[in-house]
Amino acid sequence: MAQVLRADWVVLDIEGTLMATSAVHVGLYEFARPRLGPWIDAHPGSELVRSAVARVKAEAGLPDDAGTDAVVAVLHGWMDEDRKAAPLKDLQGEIWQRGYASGELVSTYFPDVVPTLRAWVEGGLRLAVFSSGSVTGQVASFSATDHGDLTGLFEHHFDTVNAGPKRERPSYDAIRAGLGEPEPGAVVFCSDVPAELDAAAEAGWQTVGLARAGEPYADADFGDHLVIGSFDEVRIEARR
Ligand SMILES: CSCCC(=O)C(=O)COP(=O)(O)O
Ligand SMILES: [Mg+2]
Repeated sequence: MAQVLRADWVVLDIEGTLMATSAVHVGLYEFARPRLGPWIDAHPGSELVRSAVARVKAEAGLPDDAGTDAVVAVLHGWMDEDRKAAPLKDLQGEIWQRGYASGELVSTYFPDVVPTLRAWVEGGLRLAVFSSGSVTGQVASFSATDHGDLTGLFEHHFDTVNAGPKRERPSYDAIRAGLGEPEPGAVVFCSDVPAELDAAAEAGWQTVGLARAGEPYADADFGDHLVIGSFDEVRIEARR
């Protein structure tokens, strides 16, 4: 018997929740890896690129006059350790946006995801995304999927820049403000990472942990959070 939750909003993590971790770490990261240097060199006038490069140098302790190769070496190291650093995410997001627009990238989700999201929206729930991937990358990834363009399902997108770190409670308060201040208990956050769920619960949100078979957090301790192996194991219904 599926557990029933009632809410106005469902806020969704991407990696490990909607999309396999391998699709991000192999598919998307490996698409971005060889393109980072050429992208930086091809966009010297871009404010996003200038700012990202400056932040990489500052965070990595590189001198101001460090070249693209040194910056790319730092970025590759961050990808190897899956560091969700905002300047890396900004650059990846722009590269992925190009890849999705050209047809080189197409998003694929866990089989239960798209039918569930569509049913939730048809049932009156409102959806938003909170991911470490930049908003640009998020929107691009939903625009070209094996189920077509899914961008219309989501009313808001949040990342670590416009909301804050995913494991800290104030980020969830900021998101709730961005949603128009619904009651905290009227928002459900779905994620595969227990520490993210802890922060959302601290903010008063309902939480659903995704322990999907084969994913990095499948055997994690989810504490008191509701835990499911797929969205087929929960019913979330609109309160209205
Ligand atoms: C196309 S969005 C890419 C997702 C990404 O870059 C990432 O790091 C995912 O992290 P999440 O917070 O969704 O687990
Ligand atoms: Mg995740």
